Amino acid sequence: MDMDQLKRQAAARALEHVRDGMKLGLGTGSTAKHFVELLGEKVAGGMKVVGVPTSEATRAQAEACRIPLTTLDAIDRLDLTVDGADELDPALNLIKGGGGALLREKIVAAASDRMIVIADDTKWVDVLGRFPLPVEVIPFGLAATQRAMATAFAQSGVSGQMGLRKGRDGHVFVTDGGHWIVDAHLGRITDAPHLAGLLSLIPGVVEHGLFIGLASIAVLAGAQGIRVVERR
Ligand SMILES: O=C(CO)[C@H](O)[C@H](O)COP(=O)(O)O
Repeated sequence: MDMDQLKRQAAARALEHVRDGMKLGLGTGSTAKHFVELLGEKVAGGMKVVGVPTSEATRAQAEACRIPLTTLDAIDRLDLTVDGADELDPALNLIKGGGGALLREKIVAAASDRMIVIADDTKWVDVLGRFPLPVEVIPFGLAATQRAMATAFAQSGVSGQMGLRKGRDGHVFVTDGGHWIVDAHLGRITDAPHLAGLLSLIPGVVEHGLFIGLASIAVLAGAQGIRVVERR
């Protein structure tokens, strides 16, 4: 089974948690894309749900699938968000933002009663940090923000190269919110909650890709089958 089939399997298992009438956060990325597609089939079959997309890409896909959409201004809370991740650890802390949608993803996850992470099992790690940590920043004062980030990394016992993300066209990647992303190659983030707190204090940092205590369940698809992990 190839990676894409594994992602679809994880998405299909997460779909079993969706009930008629739910308000759903719709994630971003190649795994979440399967979930949106499968949800679209349910909606076509008569299921009544409403979704909040976490990116313009997901909005376009959900609209094409005819999934009714709303906004976080129009509703109070979401019942469930289903989203992918770049890495997840045994505490179900995550690195997200490889697709550049981390800001809306975190806003939506934080407004949800539950978040289910769907992934192939290569994303599972003992310690976060092998995947470069995406940090969404304001373009103004980039160098100052990066210096403050380096201090936060040192205070958290990590270090590594930082790179401004570029798009496929070679230009600086711009997020849906009009910001830039700095990818930090840290290797092993031994105290992710501590680093998350420090990064959140930096004025030029809009949001970072450490999702601490937000995921309640992970559905991991691998060659041996599906593994479901619940946060303790
Ligand atoms: O955080 C994300 C986008 O900002 C994605 O969820 C993450 O990058 C995983 O993507 P994929 O399912 O394509 O591996």
